[in-house]
Amino acid sequence: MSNLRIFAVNHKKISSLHIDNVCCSKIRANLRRLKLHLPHGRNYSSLPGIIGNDVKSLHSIISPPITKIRNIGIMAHIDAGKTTTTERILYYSGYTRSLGDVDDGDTVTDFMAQERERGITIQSAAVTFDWKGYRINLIDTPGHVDFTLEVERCLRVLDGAVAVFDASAGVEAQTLTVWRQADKHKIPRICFLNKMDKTGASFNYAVESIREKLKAKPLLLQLPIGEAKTFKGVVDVVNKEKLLWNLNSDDGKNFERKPLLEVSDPQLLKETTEARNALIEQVADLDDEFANLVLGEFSENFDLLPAEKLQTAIHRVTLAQTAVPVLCGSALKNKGVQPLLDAITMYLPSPEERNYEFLQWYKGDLCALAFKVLHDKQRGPLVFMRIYSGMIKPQLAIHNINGNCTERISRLLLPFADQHVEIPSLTAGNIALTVGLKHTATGDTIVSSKSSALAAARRAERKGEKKHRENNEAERLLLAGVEIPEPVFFCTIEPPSVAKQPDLDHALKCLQREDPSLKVKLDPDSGQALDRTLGDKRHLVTVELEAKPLETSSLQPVIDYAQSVTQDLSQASQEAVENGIHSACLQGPLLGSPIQDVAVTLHSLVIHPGTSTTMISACVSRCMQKALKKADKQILEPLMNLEVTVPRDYLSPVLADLAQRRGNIQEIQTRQDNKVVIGFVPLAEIMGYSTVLRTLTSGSATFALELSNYQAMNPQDQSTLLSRRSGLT
Ligand SMILES: Nc1nc2c(ncn2[C@@H]2O[C@H](COP(=O)(O)OP(=O)(O)OP(=O)(O)O)[C@@H](O)[C@H]2O)c(=O)[nH]1
Repeated sequence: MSNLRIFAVNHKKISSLHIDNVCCSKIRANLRRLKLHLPHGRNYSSLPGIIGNDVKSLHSIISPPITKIRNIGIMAHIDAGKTTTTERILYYSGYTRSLGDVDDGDTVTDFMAQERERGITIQSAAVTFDWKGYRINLIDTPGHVDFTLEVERCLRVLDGAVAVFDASAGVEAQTLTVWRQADKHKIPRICFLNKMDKTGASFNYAVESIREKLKAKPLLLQLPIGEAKTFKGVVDVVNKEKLLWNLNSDDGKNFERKPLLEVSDPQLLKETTEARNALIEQVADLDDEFANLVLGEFSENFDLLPAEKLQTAIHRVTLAQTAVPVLCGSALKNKGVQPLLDAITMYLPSPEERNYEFLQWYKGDLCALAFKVLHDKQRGPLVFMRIYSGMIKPQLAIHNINGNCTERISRLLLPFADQHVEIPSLTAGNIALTVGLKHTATGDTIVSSKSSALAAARRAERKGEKKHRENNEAERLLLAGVEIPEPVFFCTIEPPSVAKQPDLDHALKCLQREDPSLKVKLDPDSGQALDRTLGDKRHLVTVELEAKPLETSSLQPVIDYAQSVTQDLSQASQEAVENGIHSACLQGPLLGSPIQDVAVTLHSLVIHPGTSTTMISACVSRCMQKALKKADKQILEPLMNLEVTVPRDYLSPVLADLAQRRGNIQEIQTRQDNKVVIGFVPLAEIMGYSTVLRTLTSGSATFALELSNYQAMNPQDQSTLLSRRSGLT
């Protein structure tokens, strides 16, 4: 209750705030809820910025000006320290009251039980917090190579990103992958060289690897004071100040910021002045406006150049992605995280600084992207949305373009890891967490109504962009979607009993909404009956059909009817026949995999009066299965398109390895200092490739895989596979 009292006192002081009583009582109710659900012994401040004396924060939580919003993500190689850095960020911003520790499985963003168990971040959690009057929506992206699609999904909704590096390792393999993904989505970045306290940490080495491996231009905004065991703080190059963390304060909250002086720090001052001059020259090279300023007024003495002018120019250069600001610290040892937060607000763009082309079509109407769906036991599906334009409120009806359906948002929450605070509205630029949307799936575009979508489509059409004209109406309106690759791994699941079928269906539906790369197909039980009496009814079907190979490739069986059959075939019976053929083709006789490239001709069909369509399907399916059993068959295996980007020096071992994997190289391109190997490889040969490639190339290569098609296995491989399957070898 003490929290509520403090809130009430503060609330009296807020004269300019437009929050109605409903909202206040909702927040109070949430505070109560938050207090009751303190997870795992962690301490959470119920609503930081409200509880306490920072009244202004409450206003910014309800409706921050768009210029003060930063939608950012943290991206990195596995184990570089994203989670630890996020924890520190949340702690210093006041969202948590104690420091979480990944090694104890006790962090806010790694909230899924499985993540705790495995100690890696699988699903992104969006967290909202305030820092010095800015609202930061932070999305913790996974760093593991297997979850690249998840990273890509999150990157699309970011306006900026922090790339975290292990300062002892520099640029690692996964950083390369996510860096290229961020390039693809044109996301401005800043770099944080973490683990400066670690044995082997080297600022210069890490900076060099950013230059060499990422081909990026690092802007050194800080220099470390000490390295590895001696690391104790950083120099702010822009302001020529030293930031030292108080050794007596182990949570790193307190640190002192002092100007560098000739008397006390002559050497450090000299190095910093040199670094600042180099920085000014570097930025001037990249930004004409700044170059004019420097050459005009400050060419004689760079020391006179105000820090704000340099910061504004760095912001522009970061936005243009012609260079990346570099900072350093040690998240674990609580050093350097607050300046990182300052840099996020100072250098990364606000939503309105990003040039989202489609915004002009909506003219302020709602346009949002559902980028994540989570299922909460109590609240049902929770949909994380990035609002690009317009506003979202509880009870608002929205139109889902992808699903072509209209549904209602019941509540709007502020995402705070697994704790959420209810709020009355959210405007463009924000990340919203909505409750009540039952049909929206990850990747769907949300607008206010179908007519608003059509109006936007017309505007897009008038704009006359060729690429939009070519697509159909709905597609034109969709925000650039994440390409969902075709599935290559299949499994069959069935409930332990018929009673559990609805639960299984529900679980699969939920999973599909969360992860569109999961595709579920129903394999209808084809039944066993040919001639069967059910109750007092006799079901009898006689069918004669022929299955033969199809010349052209087709995933579905091509069905043909003899003329005598079509004469008296009803629509319902024809559907039943086709269902039967399709269902038989879903499970081939060799491995139970789907059959493709098959043509079926139905020569005769005799249906006893009163036979149900289910029985017709079952009979045709059985007949088809028998035909397939007798036919010659060939196993097809998934063939993947493979693209490996590898530095020249490592090309030979990569090619030699691919040859052993039955790889078929089509082309080798040159991209800067890298070679890009493009070809095909059977999926069976590429399992565990990321580890092998990392070893072969000292972590310098990256690769992308996607299903190309299915190709026939050679007879020897096929018989080995079949023997293995039947347990003979
Ligand atoms: N020495 C040192 N270790 C750190 C630092 N930051 C993180 N670590 C350690 O590095 C390991 C990985 O840290 P995480 O924060 O889980 O890294 P992550 O990048 O989130 O990892 P994933 O969730 O698996 O992608 C843990 O054992 C941390 O304690 C640091 O600044 N210095």
